[in-house]
Amino acid sequence: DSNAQILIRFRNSISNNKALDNWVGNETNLCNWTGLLCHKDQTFYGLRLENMGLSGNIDVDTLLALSTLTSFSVINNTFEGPMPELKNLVNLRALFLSNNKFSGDIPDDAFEGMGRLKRVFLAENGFTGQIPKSLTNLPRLWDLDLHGNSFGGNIPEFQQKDFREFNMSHNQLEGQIPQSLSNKDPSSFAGNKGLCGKPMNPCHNSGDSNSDGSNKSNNKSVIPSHDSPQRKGKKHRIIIIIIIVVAVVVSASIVALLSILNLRRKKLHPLTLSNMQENSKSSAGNKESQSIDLTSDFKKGGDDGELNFVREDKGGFGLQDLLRASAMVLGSGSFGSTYKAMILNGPTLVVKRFRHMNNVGKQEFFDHMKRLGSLTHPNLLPLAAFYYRKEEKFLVYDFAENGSLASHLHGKNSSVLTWPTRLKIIKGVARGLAYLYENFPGQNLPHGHLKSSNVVLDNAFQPQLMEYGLVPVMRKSHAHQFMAAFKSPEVSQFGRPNVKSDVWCLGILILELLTGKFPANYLRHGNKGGNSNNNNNNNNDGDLATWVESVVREEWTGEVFDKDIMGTRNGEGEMLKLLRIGMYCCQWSVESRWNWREAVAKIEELKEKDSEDEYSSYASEGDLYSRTMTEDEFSFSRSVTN
Ligand SMILES: Nc1ncnc2c1ncn2[C@@H]1O[C@H](COP(=O)(O)OP(=O)(O)OP(=O)(O)O)[C@@H](O)[C@H]1O
Repeated sequence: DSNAQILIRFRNSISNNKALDNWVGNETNLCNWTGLLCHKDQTFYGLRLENMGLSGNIDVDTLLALSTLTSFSVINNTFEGPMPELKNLVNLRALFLSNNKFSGDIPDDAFEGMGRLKRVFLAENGFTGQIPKSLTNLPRLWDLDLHGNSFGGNIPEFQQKDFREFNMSHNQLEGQIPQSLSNKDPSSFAGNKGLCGKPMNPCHNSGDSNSDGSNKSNNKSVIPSHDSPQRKGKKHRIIIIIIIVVAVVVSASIVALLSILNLRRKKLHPLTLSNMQENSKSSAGNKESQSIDLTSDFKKGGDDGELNFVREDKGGFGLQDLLRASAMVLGSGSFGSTYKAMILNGPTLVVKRFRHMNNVGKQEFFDHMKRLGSLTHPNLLPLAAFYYRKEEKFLVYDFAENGSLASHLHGKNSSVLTWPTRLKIIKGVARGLAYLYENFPGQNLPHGHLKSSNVVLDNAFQPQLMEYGLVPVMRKSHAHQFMAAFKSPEVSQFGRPNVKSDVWCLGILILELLTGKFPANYLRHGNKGGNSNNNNNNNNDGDLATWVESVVREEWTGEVFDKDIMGTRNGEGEMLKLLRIGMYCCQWSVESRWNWREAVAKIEELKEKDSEDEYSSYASEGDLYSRTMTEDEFSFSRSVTN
C-alpha cells in the first residue's frame, strides 16, 4: 500500500476525525494534508495531530506500515483507555501523547526495543502504576515528561545521564529520589507527597531500615523529612541561624556602605589605582612595603615603576589621571586581578596585573611591549600602555563595553548570540589570529592564550582578541600551568607547545561557541573552577572535542548545538561545517591537525545560510535531530602522535 492509502486507513479508524477531512488524493499531495510532517524533499516522516478533538482507537498496526514514521503526536485530544502498544514502532524518535484521557498501568516493557526514542511526552493523562522500567534504559532518551498523572511507587534508577527536559511532578510517587536524578530541578518532582532525598527534602528513616543500614531500595523505610517533628524542630533552628547570619551580613554591609559614603564625602575614591598599589605593597610583605613607595613609583619617566605608552595617540590620559580614576575589579584570572578604571572626563580602560612576567630582562620586555603596541587590526584589542616594575607588571587595554565572549556565552542572555552573530565572531577571531601569525612568523605561539574570556566584543559584536603575544615574556613555569595553548594534548603529553597549539585553542573556542558548553567542565582531570578555561593540571585526558565527537558518533548531531542556535533555519548545514572545522582544529595528532592558514581559509568560506541544494533535508522540525554526519564526514583520529 502507498503511504496515502495507509494514512487514510489510519484516519478512518479514528473517531471525530473531521479535522482530517483534507486527507484525500494520493502520494503527490501528501505533504499538504493537515498534520503531516515532511522533509524538504517531500518524504513523509511524522504525524502531528494536535488539538483536533480526535478520539477513539489509535490503530497501531496501521501505523506500523508507515516505514518512515519517526515522530507521532496526538497532544491535546480526547483519546482514552490504556496506552496504545507502540513498542513495535522501533523507528520512532518522538512520541507525544500528553493531554489526553489515557489511563491505567503501563506495562514495564512498553518501550522495550525502541532504541531510537529521544522524546517521550505522556503528561496530563490518567496513567497509574509504576513508571515503566523500559524507559530507564532507552539509550537516547533526552526529553521525558510524565507530569500530571497518577504514577505511584518508587522512581526507578535511570541509566541516562543527561536529560534536556525532565518532569515527573504531580504524580503519586514516593520513596527516595535515585541518586542519578538528584541534580534535577526540584520542580521536576513537585506535587509528589511521598518523595524525598535530593533535590527535595532529605529522607529520614522510619526505623524500618534495611539490614545494611541503607534506605536506598526499601521504599517503606524512607519518608520525607517534613513529616517528622524532630526534623521540624531542627529545620526551625536552621532557619533561626540563617536569619541571624543574614542580619549580621546586612548590618556589616550597611557599616561598609556607610564607610564608603564617608570616604566619598572626603573626596576619596573607594578604589583607585593608587589604592591598588598600596594593597599590593602591603601584600608583598613588610620588607618590601618599607622600602618601596608604590604610589610614587607609579609615575611616568622613572627608571622602575613607570607607565609607558605604546600607542601614538596615548588615549588622552596620563599617569595622574589613571591614579585618580575610580576603579572596580572585573575579575581575577590566573595571573592576577583585572580592573576597570574610569578616568574622569577621559576613556575607560582595563588594567590587568601580571605577577609572573619575568622571563626576560627589562630592555627586552620594553621592546616586546612596543612591538605589541604597534599591532593594529580591527580584531585585536589595542594595548594602550604598560606599567613596569620588577616584581609585577600592569598592562593597560581599552575597555570593551560589551564584555567578553565568555560572559555572553555562559551568562543569562546567551540568546543574543544568534548563529549569524556567532559566525561574525568566529570570522573576526580567525582574522585577528591570522594577523598575529603574519606579524610574528617566527614565533611558536603568536597568541598563546586564546579562550573565550580573552575575546571581547564591541557594541556591534565584532570580536577583539586580547592577551595575545605574551608567551615570550611570561615565566615559563607559569605559562605552562595557566596559558590556554599549553592545555593542548602535545603539551599534556610531551610538555612541548607546537606551532599548532594555538589552532587547538581556536578549535576549542569554535566548539564552545557552537555548543555553549564551558570547556573547563570537560577536562576530566584538573581544576574546573574559576572563570578561566585553564586548569592547574596538564594531565587532562578529556576535552570538549572528545565530548562533541562522542555525541556526533552517537548520531545526535543536532543535539550538539547550543539551545540558542539549535532552531536556526537554513543555517544548519553551515553550522555543521563549522563544527567539522572545530574538530579538524582539535585533532590530537599535531600532524593531522589543520594549520592556521587552512583553518582560517575554511572559516572565511562559511556563510550564514545554507545554499539552496545543500542540506535541503533540514526543512522542518526534528530534522536536525535526524541528520547525522557520515563516518566519512566525521572521521577523526583522537590518538596522540608526535
Ligand atoms: N578589555 C576588556 N573589556 C571588557 N572586559 C574585560 C576586558 N578585559 C578583561 N575583561 C573581563 O574581565 C574579567 C577578568 O579578566 P581576567 O583576564 O582577569 O580573567 P580571565 O581572562 O578569565 O583569566 P586569565 O587571567 O587567564 O586571562 C573577564 O571576564 C574578562 O573577560
